[in-house]
Amino acid sequence: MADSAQAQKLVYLVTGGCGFLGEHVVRMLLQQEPQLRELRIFDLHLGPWLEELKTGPVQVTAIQGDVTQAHEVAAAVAGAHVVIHTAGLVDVFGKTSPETIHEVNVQGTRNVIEACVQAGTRFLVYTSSMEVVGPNIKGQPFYRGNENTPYEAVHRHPYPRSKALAEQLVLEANGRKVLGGLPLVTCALRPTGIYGEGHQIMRDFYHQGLRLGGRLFRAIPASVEHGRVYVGNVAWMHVLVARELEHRAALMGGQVYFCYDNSPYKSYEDFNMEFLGPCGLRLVGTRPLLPYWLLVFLAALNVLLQWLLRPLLLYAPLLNPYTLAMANTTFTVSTDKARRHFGYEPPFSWEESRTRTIRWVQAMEGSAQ
Ligand SMILES: NC(=O)c1ccc[n+]([C@@H]2O[C@H](COP(=O)([O-])OP(=O)(O)OC[C@H]3O[C@@H](n4cnc5c(N)ncnc54)[C@H](O)[C@@H]3O)[C@@H](O)[C@H]2O)c1
Ligand SMILES: C[C@@H](CO)CCC[C@@H](C)[C@H]1CC[C@H]2[C@@H]3[C@H](O)C=C4C[C@@H](O)CC[C@]4(C)[C@H]3CC[C@]12C
Repeated sequence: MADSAQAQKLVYLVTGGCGFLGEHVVRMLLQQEPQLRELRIFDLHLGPWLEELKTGPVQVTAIQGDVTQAHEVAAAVAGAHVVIHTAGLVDVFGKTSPETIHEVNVQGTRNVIEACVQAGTRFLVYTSSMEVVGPNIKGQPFYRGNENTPYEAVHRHPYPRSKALAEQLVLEANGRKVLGGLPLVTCALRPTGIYGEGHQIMRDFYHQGLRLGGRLFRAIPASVEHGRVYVGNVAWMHVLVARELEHRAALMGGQVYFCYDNSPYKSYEDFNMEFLGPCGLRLVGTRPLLPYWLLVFLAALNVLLQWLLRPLLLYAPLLNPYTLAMANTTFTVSTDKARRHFGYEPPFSWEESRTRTIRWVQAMEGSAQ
């Protein structure tokens, strides 16, 4: 942390601050960053919950804006000391065009970097993704790997491709001279599948289970591990990195860190049942109920239906070839790089993360309880 003379002096900008992760980062900053003077929250869609934050000691400035618009980004960044760039288009279901995903995730990130350079903002934390690494299209397992584990990263899908390109831009920008002549310090955080309060896909599975009479049907073998990390821990890692970048620039600048905690290694479906089970849902089958070839067929059929129906409606089911490959390929991380480099320890234990997530599911309208 900077010395006490700097207390309450810093201006932070969080892009995508009204998203699932962004909201947790915003709330964590307000709770845990004593140097904060102003917190700017930049998002395409501002949430009504922002109003309640405006009564505290930190100035909270909500900015409705689009990262693809360079001038809007530049105006938001001007005068900020730190930028946490979480804004992104997360779409693996074919809801948006590849061009739009690229525009938001890659050009949007380029705009953020250029705005930092022009404004003299020195610290940039980027929310990357595990998908920058994999799973790859060959379905090769990444078993408890770390930041140095060799893995053939091949991206065909627009979302991981855009995240990989954006991450590369951020890392390459490390060391660029910003206005005033000092170097930009950047770093990329790679969460695995984030879960916790506000997780839309968990919500979707819950409602699907309710519609199916309290049951979900196993589609993925229990032996396939999928990495998951609690949103509060991911948010804390962002806050800590933002704070430590100044003091450990030589060590942390241009680095990537997986976001990790003590969440157990499980299959995607078994992991979800940790929360959905206590909320009254049941996962039917100890083994997948449908043969894999049939899932592949159904996933391909969904792509065809999406294409055929596109002129009439948006058909974007959870199952498609990409999501099937994601769920069906082991991808888990085991690393302590964040602890070694900047003293990260997950503030939320697995028990607490689980309890908080269960409470959130239970509070949802139409609970099975
Ligand atoms: N959810 C996960 O499991 C996960 C895992 C790894 C990485 N990530 C990354 O974390 C970040 C946040 O993801 P999330 O799950 O909170 O998604 P989210 O969709 O809930 O949040 C993204 C936010 O970005 C905003 N946004 C989108 N387009 C924008 C634009 N053009 N201009 C300004 N704001 C825009 C959205 O309005 C939203 O509030 C993303 O960069 C994503 O790639 C997410
Ligand atoms: C075959 C289905 C039977 O139940 C299960 C489909 C599950 C998929 C919808 C999800 C499996 C893995 C998820 C992704 C993963 O957790 C990591 C991600 C990285 C992040 O950057 C964005 C979200 C996501 C792509 C996430 C999306 C949903 C899955 C593909």
